[in-house]
Amino acid sequence: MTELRIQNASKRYGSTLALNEVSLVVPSGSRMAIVGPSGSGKTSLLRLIAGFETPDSGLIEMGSNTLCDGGTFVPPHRRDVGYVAQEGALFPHMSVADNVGFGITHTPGRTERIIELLQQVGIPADMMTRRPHQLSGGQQQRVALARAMARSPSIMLLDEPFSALDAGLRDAVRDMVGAVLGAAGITTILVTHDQAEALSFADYVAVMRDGRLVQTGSPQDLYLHPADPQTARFLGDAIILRAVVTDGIAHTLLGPVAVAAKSGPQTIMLRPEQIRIRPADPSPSTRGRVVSRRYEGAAWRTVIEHVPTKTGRDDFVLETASVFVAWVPGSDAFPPGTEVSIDLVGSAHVFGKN
Ligand SMILES: Nc1ncnc2c1ncn2[C@@H]1O[C@H](COP(=O)(O)OP(=O)(O)OP(=O)(O)O)[C@@H](O)[C@H]1O
Repeated sequence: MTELRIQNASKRYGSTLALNEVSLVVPSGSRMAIVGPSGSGKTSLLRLIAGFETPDSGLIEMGSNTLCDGGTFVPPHRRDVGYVAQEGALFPHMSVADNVGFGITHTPGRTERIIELLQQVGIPADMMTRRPHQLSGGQQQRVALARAMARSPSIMLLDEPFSALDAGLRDAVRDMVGAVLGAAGITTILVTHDQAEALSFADYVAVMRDGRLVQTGSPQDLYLHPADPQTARFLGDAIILRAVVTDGIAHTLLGPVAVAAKSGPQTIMLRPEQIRIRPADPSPSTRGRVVSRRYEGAAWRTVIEHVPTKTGRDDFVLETASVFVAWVPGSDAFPPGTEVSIDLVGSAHVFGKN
């Protein structure tokens, strides 16, 4: 069990400031996902932790050891860190057993250790003599994990290891990797582009943008209480609205919704699952029209356009919020063109200080 601490780490490549004063604590035995748009600095951060790069400034500590500061630099092979890259990067000319055994010294019990590691990741012993090209993509990634675990690292770094796998396999391999690392108590950092993967895999999520860490928290906290609209959109569909708050109720283009905020003008966020639609009825209600929908099994991802009414207020419109997404149960039929009445459920998130 090992905690990782990064303090004010910066890294510049020529004119690009890839990491700008990044500070992060990954608690011992936890799983942290680092997400952010392309070029935001995720891989640079992972490479600093692995020791493949040196920070220009800042401090990295693992448990009671300093990995780097102004004067100290522990090289990668002394860091007690495992690394699994996007495509596994197995040695193509070596068998599965030799790949996994690469970092294990030739002592009695070595073969048993290789078999045990392969068993942990669900690879049967009769695949030991195969070469990587004789394995499926998912099997290759599992062997790569077994190889990274061979030296019993305290920290595992996963650099988009599931991104080359197709959707079904991806979920299964991710769950298996999470279970294996969790059972071994290994502190894990996963870099991913995929917000759904980050939210489902991790105990903590860190969001990066332009080399900075913009927010860290539990998946639920980040999804429901993002720091700013950009982070909100990055983590899923978000409906961002202007509101006027009175007595704990935000009045918005889409109707009233509860908020925990002081009275006055605010910017609020709803998630699509907070929108309920029903066939338009004659009573006064917020109205919309279905623009398009996509079937996703349990639910339709439904795009709705707000339909202004005489009593409505246009000044609540913020950016594209008059067109928004709702999740509609798969059994309900609201084809494009349907006029609907809209209700908001739960409470909205308020950006900024209240
Ligand atoms: N070795 C390098 N030389 C020059 N620039 C680099 C180098 N490595 C990274 N960069 C730059 O640093 C910035 C951050 O890159 P990094 O790979 O860390 O981002 P990322 O968030 O992992 O992106 P992606 O999701 O596309 O992999 C980018 O602008 C990138 O072009």
